[in-house]
Amino acid sequence: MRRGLFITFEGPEGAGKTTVIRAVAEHLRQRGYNVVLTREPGGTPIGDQIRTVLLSPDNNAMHPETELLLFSAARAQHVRERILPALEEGAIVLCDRFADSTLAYQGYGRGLDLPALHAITQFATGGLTPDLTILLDIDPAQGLARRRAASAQGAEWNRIDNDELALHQRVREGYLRLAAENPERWVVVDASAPVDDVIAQVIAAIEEHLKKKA
Ligand SMILES: Nc1ncnc2c1ncn2[C@@H]1O[C@H](COP(=O)(O)OP(=O)(O)OP(=O)(O)O)[C@@H](O)[C@H]1O
Ligand SMILES: Cc1cn([C@H]2C[C@H](O)[C@@H](COP(=O)(O)O)O2)c(=O)[nH]c1=O
Repeated sequence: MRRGLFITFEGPEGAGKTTVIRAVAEHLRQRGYNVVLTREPGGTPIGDQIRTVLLSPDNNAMHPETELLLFSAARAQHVRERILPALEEGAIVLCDRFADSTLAYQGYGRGLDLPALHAITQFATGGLTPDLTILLDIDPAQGLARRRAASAQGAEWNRIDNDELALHQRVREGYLRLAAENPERWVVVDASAPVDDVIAQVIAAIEEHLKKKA
């Protein structure tokens, strides 16, 4: 029986997901919630190993189909080992990327067949769908500029950051389409705003959701 709340954060590179999730986790913990913070690809020891293979800039010979299956394998492990047990304990699970990243990047970005992606994703997640998804929307050029500046200070710069700007633009358009198709689940926030404003908007959206659920 699932009792917790599953909130996912999506967006193009450098939108600020990591920054915002940390602030949201702190806010919710201060309100007394049990919060589990996790990410994809990753979130488990096996997922972290798959993440290294997926994102190493040395692996630029990787085919889109291989990429899809590796993201999905990491997700299958993540759902069963980490997310479902936390939800069963009643936690609020905050996840930095989930299955919508596959639709946006491997689907809209790389052009893989969307019905096939839905079927593979359904298999990997066992049908788990987020209760709420926050899209931090940003022009990819601006997001990548943030990432470049952060990587000059030691942050990761990965294989997909290296992809052409046109791919990142298709990813952004894909996200906006997914959000428009399912407005009950998605909240779109302008991530080009100052970071404190972005955090305040995201917290307001989550508080609104919690109020509706109460
Ligand atoms: N609203 C903002 N305004 C300006 N800079 C920001 C804002 N949000 C985040 N940043 C900065 O942009 C960089 C990328 O932020 P962050 O790592 O949180 O993004 P991300 O969405 O997790 O990125 P990715 O998914 O590509 O790893 C960081 O240096 C962060 O401090
Ligand atoms: C889950 C997932 C992720 N991706 C891509 C998106 C990013 O380029 C990287 C993850 O890096 P981050 O700094 O942790 O955001 O992986 C993807 O293409 N497909 C997916 O399903």
